[in-house]
Amino acid sequence: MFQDITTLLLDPKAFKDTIDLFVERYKGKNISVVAGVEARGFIFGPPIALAIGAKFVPLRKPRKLPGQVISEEYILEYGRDCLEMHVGAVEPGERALVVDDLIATGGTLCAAMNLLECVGAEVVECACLIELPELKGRGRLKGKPLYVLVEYQ
Ligand SMILES: O=P(O)(O)OC[C@H]1O[C@H](OP(=O)(O)OP(=O)(O)O)[C@H](O)[C@@H]1O
Ligand SMILES: Nc1ncnc2[nH]cnc12
Repeated sequence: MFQDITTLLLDPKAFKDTIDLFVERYKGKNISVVAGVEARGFIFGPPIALAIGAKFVPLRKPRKLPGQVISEEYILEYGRDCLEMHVGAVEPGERALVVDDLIATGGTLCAAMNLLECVGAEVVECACLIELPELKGRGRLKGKPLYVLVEYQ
């Protein structure tokens, strides 16, 4: 069952309420980086970053970023993929929030956290709209907290 967030985007009030829930949780927490996972983390990450006064750092699929990158491979339900982050986008010691639309097996968020930790950032939390708890992805997040709005059973 594909969990599709595009219908939420058609409803401006629901979309704004969704962003506001994250903003309420993260404002004032001294977060300087919101890292969004391609592709759907690019929809929710930037408005959260703007509202809490953080920079937005895109974590992209391979060969999309023009500058020097670090890369992290991960396993999907079917196959492998890789995320990349620009070198220099995040400084050691920065406090980071990772944003995506959904956690399934947790492989994607784990790779995102590895990129941030590789450059010395502190991952404060991961935030998603939807969790598929049956896939136990939460357990792959290296003990870091995960905040979700909806658990899909
Ligand atoms: O927890 P996981 O098992 O790693 O799966 C979650 C990831 O899967 C989806 O992206 P997808 O890989 O389909 O990429 P896309 O958004 O670019 O289509 C979703 O947006 C998450 O990023
Ligand atoms: N069931 C699902 N729905 C949407 N995106 C996904 N990514 C991994 N599993 C997914």
